[in-house]
Amino acid sequence: MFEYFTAGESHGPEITAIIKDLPAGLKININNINKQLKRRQQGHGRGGRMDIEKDKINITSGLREGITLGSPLAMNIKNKDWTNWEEIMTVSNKGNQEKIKARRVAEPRPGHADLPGGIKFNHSDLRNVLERASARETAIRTAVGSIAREFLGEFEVEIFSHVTGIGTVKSPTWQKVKAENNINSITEIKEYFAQVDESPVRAGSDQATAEMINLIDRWKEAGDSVGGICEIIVTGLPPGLGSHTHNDLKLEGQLAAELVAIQAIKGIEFGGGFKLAERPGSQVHDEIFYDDKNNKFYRKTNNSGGLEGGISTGEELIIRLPMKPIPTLSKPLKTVNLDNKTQVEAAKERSDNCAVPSASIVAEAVTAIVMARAFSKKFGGDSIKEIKNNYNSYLKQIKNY
Ligand SMILES: Cc1cc2nc3c(=O)[nH]c(=O)nc-3n(C[C@H](O)[C@H](O)[C@H](O)COP(=O)(O)O)c2cc1C
Ligand SMILES: C=C(O[C@@H]1CC(C(=O)O)=C[C@@H](OP(=O)(O)O)[C@H]1O)C(=O)O
Repeated sequence: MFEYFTAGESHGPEITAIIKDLPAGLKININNINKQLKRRQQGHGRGGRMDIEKDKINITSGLREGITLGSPLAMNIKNKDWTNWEEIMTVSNKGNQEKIKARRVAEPRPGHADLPGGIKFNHSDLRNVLERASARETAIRTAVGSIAREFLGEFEVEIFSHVTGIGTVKSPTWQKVKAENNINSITEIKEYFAQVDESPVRAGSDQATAEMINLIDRWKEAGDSVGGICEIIVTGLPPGLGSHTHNDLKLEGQLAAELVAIQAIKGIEFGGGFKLAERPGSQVHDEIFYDDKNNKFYRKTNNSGGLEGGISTGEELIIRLPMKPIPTLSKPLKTVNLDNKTQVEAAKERSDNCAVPSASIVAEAVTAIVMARAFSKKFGGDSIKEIKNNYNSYLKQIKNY
C-alpha cells in the first residue's frame, strides 16, 4: 500500500503523482492537503520562486465525493512559473531555439546532480538534469504525504517537526523541550508545535528564531548559503510496526532510505543519535516498566527514538536529519565548462539560500508515507473499516500480553 510515483520538471507545466493502492473509504480533506503545501512553501531563506508559486492540489481520479475508491489516485500541482518558461521548457517540438540556447546550462554547479547526471545521461544541456533533480518535486511528494497523514489520523497518529539547527545556531531537541517544559499530553505537544509553525525558521524559541534569521541573512548577503538540522516526531504509534525478522522489514531502514533520499538531506539519527556512541550501555538503553492501570509497557527515557530491532516500541518516534547548505550560490564556486573544459564559475540560477524549514515539512510528509505503509502492512485490508477492525483487535490482543 501507498506505492506511488511522481513525475514532472521544476519549470514544466505541472508536477504529478499517482498513488497506486490506497484503501477504500478514506475521507480526503483537500483543505488539509493545501495546508501542508502552504507550510512547505514557507520559511526564511526561500528565493523568488516561492513568490510565484501558490501550490494547490488538483485530484483527478481515485475519489468520489471526497472518499477514496480503492483505485489509483492521481493528482497534480500546476507550476505557475510555467508561463515564464513555456518557450524554454516546451513539451512540443516547437521550442524557441534561441531562448533554449540562452538558458542552456553548461557550467555544472558543485553539490548538484548537474555533472554526474549529465555524464550519466549524456546530456549536453544540464538543464535536462536539474529540472528533475530540483526539490520542486517535493511539493507533490508533500501532497502524497498529506494523504498518508489523513490515513494515519484515522488511528490518532500525529506527525510534527521543528528545526533544531541552522548553521552553528542550535535550538533544543524535542526530548529537552519536553523535559524542560513538562510537556506530556497530546494537547501540550500540539500547542508547542503550533508555536513552531509561527516561527519563520520553525524553531521552538524566539531567541533561536532571531539568531537563525540573522545567520541566514548574513550568509545571503555574503552570496552564500546555509544548512541545518530538522527533527521529526511521531506520536500515537502502537508497538509492533516493522519487523526484526529481515533486513528489508526493519523500520529504521525504510525510514532512512526514504528520508535520506530527500534533496540535500545527508544523514539520519534516531533518538539519542550519534552521541549515544560516546556513552556506556547503562546510560543508553531505555529501561522497561509496566503500567498496571493501563496494561502497558513503557519507558522513562527514549534514547532508542521509539525503535528496537527495527520494530516500533510504542514510544514516540524521534528522527533528526541534517540538510547540507543549498548548492547554488550567488557567489559561485569553481567548475569546468563542458564545451571547452576551461575553469569557470558555476552557473547561477535563482535560488533559495536556506530551505531547512521547508525540508522539515517534506520530511514530515515522507515519514507519514513510510508509517502509513507500515500500518497497512501490519493491519492490512482493502477498506478503512477492515483496517480499523484489525487494528482494534490487535490493541485488545496486546493489552493481554
Ligand atoms: C525544500 C528544498 C528546497 C531547495 N531549494 C534549493 C534551491 O533553491 N537551490 C539549490 O541549489 N538547491 C536547493 N535544494 C537542494 C537541491 O535540490 C539538492 O541539493 C540537489 O538536488 C542535489 O541533491 P543532493 O543534495 O541530495 O545530493 C533544495 C532542497 C529542498 C529540500
Ligand atoms: C520550486 C521549489 O524549490 C526550488 C528547488 C530548487 C532546487 O534546485 O532544488 C531551486 C529553486 O527553484 P528555481 O530554480 O525555480 O528558483 C527552488 O525554488 C519548491 O520548493 O517548490
